[in-house]
Amino acid sequence: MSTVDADRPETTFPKIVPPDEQAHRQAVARHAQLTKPAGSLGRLEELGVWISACQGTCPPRPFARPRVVLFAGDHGVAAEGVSAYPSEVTEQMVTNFLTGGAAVNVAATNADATVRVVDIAVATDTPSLIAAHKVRRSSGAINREDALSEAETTAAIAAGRAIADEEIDGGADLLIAGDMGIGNTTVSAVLIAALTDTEPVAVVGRGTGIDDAGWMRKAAVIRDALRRARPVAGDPLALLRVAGGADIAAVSGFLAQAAARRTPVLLDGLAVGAAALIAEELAPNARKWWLAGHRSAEPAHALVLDQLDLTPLLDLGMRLGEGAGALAALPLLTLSCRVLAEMATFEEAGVTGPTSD
Ligand SMILES: Cc1cc2ncn([C@H]3O[C@H](COP(=O)(O)O)[C@@H](O)[C@H]3O)c2cc1C
Ligand SMILES: O=C(O)c1cccnc1
Repeated sequence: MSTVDADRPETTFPKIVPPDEQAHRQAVARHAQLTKPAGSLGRLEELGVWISACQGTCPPRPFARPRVVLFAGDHGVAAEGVSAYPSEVTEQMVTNFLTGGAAVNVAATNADATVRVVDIAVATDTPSLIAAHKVRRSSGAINREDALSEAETTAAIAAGRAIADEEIDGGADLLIAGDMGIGNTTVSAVLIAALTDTEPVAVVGRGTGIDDAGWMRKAAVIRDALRRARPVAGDPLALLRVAGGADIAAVSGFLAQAAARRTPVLLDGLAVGAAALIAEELAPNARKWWLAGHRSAEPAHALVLDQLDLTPLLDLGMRLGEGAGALAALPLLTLSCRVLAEMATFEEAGVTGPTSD
């Protein structure tokens, strides 16, 4: 059954079809024929099976165009002293992304991925080339006002969907969303607490590295924003409007649309995790198309992974955002595909298989 709502087509997703069962079975069977003790490549075997199922073919094809989209947006809460850095860093980092000097650029080069930057809600003007999907300048300070209007919420989700479509139509066969926005760990924590019914103190993290006084301020802002968010926690669109942000709304549209378009996604850290919880509400079972690249050091991220029933590939104590955690995991995903595609079978190599079955 489709969940099409004629009143809100931009935020209504088709029923998500899970990755292909037959390709999944073929990949499991192929693993048993490859020259290694059964199951000896552990989780790498599961990864290759998942990519086979996503592509509907075994062995899987090497990724032709792994693509990172960086969603940049500012947040009114940044003015409340909840981050160790000022808002202007968002715009400055956008420039850094464009000139290739950020961690995400290095991690993308390392993983043979390319990067696109989009300004969804940066507080200042950015080059028109990256501002085509801009929704507004900064989202509202969610401890005391709505982040967005209803129309902006819809526009942000539609922007994320359109960006996913543009990328998939342009040949992207593995998508990663990254975030850049000072203050966004505060907003993400509020959304995650609202959607997992968690107490404020359990979701307050250090973000960019706030000190104890900053932690207290951040905890108070999260508490106040959660008071505003809880009454609408059952309605993902209202939650984004009241206590989210345009960038996170756009990422949720992007993640849900990737699933609708049968394109696998490597998830990153906290902000993408918050968006993923929303996307799973908008498009149930979208999570079948997502793999958790890593577990962030932010406490609220574990709640996301638990709720989505995703096991992270890496746990390196990373707490950056930008899609960097997902990109750190991408070479493992590539390896898992190559194992299925390039290893010899027992028969091909003339190696004796297991003695019993
Ligand atoms: C130089 C710099 C580069 C970053 N790249 C990602 N973030 C990350 O930190 C911010 C969220 O943390 P908080 O909620 O504490 O502000 C976001 O911009 C996120 O993408 C960065 C932060 C800084 C300072
Ligand atoms: O875990 C993350 O994604 C994160 C943590 C701190 C700052 N920005 C992002």
